Amino acid sequence: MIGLPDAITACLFDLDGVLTGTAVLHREAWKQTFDSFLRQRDGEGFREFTDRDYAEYVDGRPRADGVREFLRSRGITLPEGTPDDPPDAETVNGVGNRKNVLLLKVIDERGVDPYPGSVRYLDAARDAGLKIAVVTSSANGEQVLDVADLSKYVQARVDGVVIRRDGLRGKPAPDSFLAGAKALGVEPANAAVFEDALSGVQAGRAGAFGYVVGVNRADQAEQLRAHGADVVVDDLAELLEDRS
Ligand SMILES: O=P(O)(O)OC[C@H]1O[C@@H](O)[C@H](O)[C@@H](O)[C@@H]1O
Repeated sequence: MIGLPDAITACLFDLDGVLTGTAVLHREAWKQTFDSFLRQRDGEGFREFTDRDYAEYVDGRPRADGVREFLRSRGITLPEGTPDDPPDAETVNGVGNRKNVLLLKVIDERGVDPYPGSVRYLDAARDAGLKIAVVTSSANGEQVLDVADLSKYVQARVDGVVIRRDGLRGKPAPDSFLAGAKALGVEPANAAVFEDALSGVQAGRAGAFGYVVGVNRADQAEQLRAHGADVVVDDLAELLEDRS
């Protein structure tokens, strides 16, 4: 009925790209940030930040991890700085906060749309008595859930603020999903992870969760499987289809 193995009693949903269309907004804000950083550093001949860079180094990871991983891929090291660095600081956190200014602006301008299929799935999961948590690396998780009117479904939230506060390792480490399962009082074997990011399905596999659903929003079904998805869907509503 809900497309999950019988042992599953809880759902751990990633947010951006799984429940809401905000993954695209993150990707755009990162591209603008990194392209202007690289242009300033290397001049007009700079090598652009690509969708592949986003998928491989940034998507799904906490803000500062994304900056550090991408810059490392280009052989660039910046001082770490601190999370409250101003957006113009030439530090890992400064670059991340530059992106956050752009992200908040675009969220404000365009709003946040939940995927209709995901809302249907949340309704079905709640009706089936499953416990529900949102596990997102985004420090804007609470705001995005509120704006999208999804907070009412969520019994526990592990977001970028909690990850930093509790010193959890970011995805692809399983820590944030393990914290989500713990907050719901379930064993990982009884929880399903829903993820659109390669780092996220990897975290699901690393935590030995009962089921990992890859949500294919960026034409990367094969990579999602290779990184740990047990099943890949284009939309969560596909899981509700009668397969008998
Ligand atoms: O910068 P934020 O809002 O804390 O988000 C951190 C990360 O959160 C993830 O959900 C996104 O997939 C990433 O693109 C983003 O970088």
